[in-house]
Amino acid sequence: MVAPPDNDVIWARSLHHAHRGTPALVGVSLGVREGEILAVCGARGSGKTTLLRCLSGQLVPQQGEVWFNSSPVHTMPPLQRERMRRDRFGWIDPEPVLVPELKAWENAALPLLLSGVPRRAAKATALEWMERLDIGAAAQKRPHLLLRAEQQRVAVARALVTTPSVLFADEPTATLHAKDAAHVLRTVTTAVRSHRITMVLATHDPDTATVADRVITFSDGRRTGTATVDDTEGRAACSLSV
Ligand SMILES: Nc1ncnc2c1ncn2[C@@H]1O[C@H](COP(=O)(O)OP(=O)(O)OP(=O)(O)O)[C@@H](O)[C@H]1O
Repeated sequence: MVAPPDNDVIWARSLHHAHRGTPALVGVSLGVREGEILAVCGARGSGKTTLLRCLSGQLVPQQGEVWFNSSPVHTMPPLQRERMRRDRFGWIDPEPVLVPELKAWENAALPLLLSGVPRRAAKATALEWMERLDIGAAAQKRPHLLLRAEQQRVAVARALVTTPSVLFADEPTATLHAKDAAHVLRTVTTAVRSHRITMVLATHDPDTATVADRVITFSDGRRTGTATVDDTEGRAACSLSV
């Protein structure tokens, strides 16, 4: 095993993974630098979710290495991997999956409550994140009273409430209308940049990818390119792959 470069928070080498014979990752290598927003852009089914699940320790790749800082994730015992995920990573799904019986702030505070943070402190932290994400006014409501975009912002607050080192966002705005999607994306990226949180963003949408510092493109489980997003380069690179 070769240790990863020092300035990469996440580093993956030669990842291969297939789902019941369907190849999802074919020899993928990449590094994610501390504090950057990296977009993984590709068409539906190109392997983005599988990649994020491998990088975040949810799935152990069938071949290859994943490192978080100087720890090898691919060889970590399951309990240690779970702890790392809980303490250091945040995750946003395409659909907001909230606990219907809990108020919005309790949903946002859930990772803190589950790790034993006292209720009052967990509530204060959750409310701070909800304010940052423009969802503070909904704190006392239950999920069914919230619009889809509001529910997604509660899910974002839940992913950020532990101030993770790395936030993984899998198509976080794919199910929202364009205006709501832009708002959610803006609040997430502002929050991660102001807290120096590293973000890996999977998207099929070239416009969404332009919030990133760097875009890597994917097709049929393979990396097809990289671009720095300082103009329309990233959008163009992403368009080529979708
Ligand atoms: N649990 C599974 N069982 C079988 N095949 C799967 C499974 N998960 C993913 N696949 C297949 O693996 C390939 C990559 O899927 P993956 O979800 O990683 O891609 P994606 O780019 O995230 O797509 P999407 O945007 O639709 O989620 C696809 O061909 C998909 O059909």
